[in-house]
Amino acid sequence: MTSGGHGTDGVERRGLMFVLSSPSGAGKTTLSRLLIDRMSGLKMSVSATTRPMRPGEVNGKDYLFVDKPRFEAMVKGDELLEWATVFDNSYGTPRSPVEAALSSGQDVLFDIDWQGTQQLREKARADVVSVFILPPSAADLEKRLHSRAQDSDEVIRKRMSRASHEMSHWAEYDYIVINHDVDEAFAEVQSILKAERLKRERRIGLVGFVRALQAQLQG
Ligand SMILES: Nc1nc2c(ncn2[C@@H]2O[C@H](COP(=O)(O)OP(=O)(O)O)[C@@H](O)[C@H]2O)c(=O)[nH]1
Ligand SMILES: Nc1ncnc2c1ncn2[C@@H]1O[C@H](COP(=O)(O)OP(=O)(O)O)[C@@H](O)[C@H]1O
Repeated sequence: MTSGGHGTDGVERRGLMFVLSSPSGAGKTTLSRLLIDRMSGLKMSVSATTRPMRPGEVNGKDYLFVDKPRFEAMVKGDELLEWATVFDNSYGTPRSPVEAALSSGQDVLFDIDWQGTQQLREKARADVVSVFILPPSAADLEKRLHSRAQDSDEVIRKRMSRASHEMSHWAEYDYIVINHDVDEAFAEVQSILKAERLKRERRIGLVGFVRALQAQLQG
């Protein structure tokens, strides 16, 4: 699915699909925004959803807010790379922006649930790097859901009661980050991305680079 871009050291590299998942309120959105702001060569995948827009959300930036018939048409038309039902709403990843970003050499960041992560892994195992974010405690998770002040008490109750089920998928992920402090959690997630970008098998330009180095040494 991916073709090459260039790493910061100029060696051609396969793009990767960087996935953050967590129970609602653990901090994925916060960490995703920091990553997009502070890491170059990383593009956010904007999901389509049938859930209502929250105050402050921007259509086309936070999500593509669509109605149910439009979402169904996207599924039927094979426009989604993966999709799932979460909290009674449908969420899915539009395929073409992801393919365009990867083929222009960018990495893509996904804020998707465990069901979507499984589907991406089935499609492109070698290119998927997945991180599960855990809250430090249930009390912190509830506090964060309330402090976000964007969902009703009823919605928050639903999200809290789903948290344990969401969390049961932690062991399917490559990395686990506990989000005590935002700056520390961000530094950890950033380190994962930096290290994964250096993985030998992704650096498709290394053979040529090393041959050129050897030629210089012999010449
Ligand atoms: N499979 C899948 N899950 C998604 C997608 N977009 C968002 N989600 C997940 O849907 C869940 C609910 O998201 P949202 O309503 O924004 O609530 P939040 O997680 O509390 O911010 C989260 O677990 C997201 O990671 C998507 O395109 N595909
Ligand atoms: N380490 C943290 N300490 C305290 N509050 C946090 C931390 N990380 C995120 N938050 C806050 O918790 C709330 C939920 O975070 P958010 O990133 O929206 O979670 P998610 O996208 O996983 O649902 C937000 O109000 C956010 O500012």
